[in-house]
Amino acid sequence: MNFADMLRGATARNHSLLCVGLDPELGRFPVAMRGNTRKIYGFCARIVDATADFVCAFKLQVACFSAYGAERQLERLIEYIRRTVPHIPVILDAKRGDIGSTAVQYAREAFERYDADAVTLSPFMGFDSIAPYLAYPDKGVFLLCRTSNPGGDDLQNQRLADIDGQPRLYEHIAHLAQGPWNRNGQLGLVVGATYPQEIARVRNIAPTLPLLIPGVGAQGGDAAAAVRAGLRDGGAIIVNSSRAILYASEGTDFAIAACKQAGRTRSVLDEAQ
Ligand SMILES: O=c1ccn([C@@H]2O[C@H](COP(=O)(O)O)[C@@H](O)[C@H]2O)c(=O)[nH]1
Repeated sequence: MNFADMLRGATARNHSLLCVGLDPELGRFPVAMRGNTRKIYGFCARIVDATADFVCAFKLQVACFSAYGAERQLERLIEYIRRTVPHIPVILDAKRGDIGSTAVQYAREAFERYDADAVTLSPFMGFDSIAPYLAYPDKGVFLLCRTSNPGGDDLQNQRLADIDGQPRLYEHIAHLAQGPWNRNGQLGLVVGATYPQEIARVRNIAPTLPLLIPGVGAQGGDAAAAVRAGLRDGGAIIVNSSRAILYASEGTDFAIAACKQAGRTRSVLDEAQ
């Protein structure tokens, strides 16, 4: 089954637009696990168990594993998701971007080593840096477009003077992803919940692409506004929340607290539809 079909199935089955982000930070772990690198897998697996009925996807942040030398735990966690909730798609948040020959290796890492269903990429180096990922026809590829951080303005909001209509860079990325770059229909876009007006602009340019929307919860983005701006018939959205769910409690009740927070967030997203 391809990524788009998997996402559609999980969204319908769990009545959910919510993606729980698995961003392990040792210093924020429950007190009994805090600072223990070997607990990364166990902590994340508990979160998966607690939230799987509330999500349309899980997003795993590569740096939060590799920074601790925990790539093997990342592999095991994806295997665990596959085994226990095989209908939930796995998005590897890697934000890769490199020349084609190196991108071949990054694509192999994402889709063969980790067996992710989709990956995030920076489009900065152009189409040939994206193409190797499109050689995996069942996989999804999300291009950074209008990111949730304030510094996203520095480049993404610049106007492109030599293109008709002088679009902003993020608008041009949306245009490329909806059209000429989307050769096999695998592309989606990352747009931050912190900028709902820009989500609406991206949606107008890219009516059918899935939008991965981080920035609710810890970053303060307006979840309901993001849904209103981004959700269309035939244009899916995946709204990510990581820290607000993972670290809802630092006690032994962390999984219960994560479950409650995921349920509340799903409801907010649901009511905005
Ligand atoms: O524009 C972007 C792109 C990616 N992210 C990632 O999403 C999560 C957000 O975590 P929270 O704890 O919910 O703030 C994290 O993995 C980021 O790397 C983003 O925030 N913004």
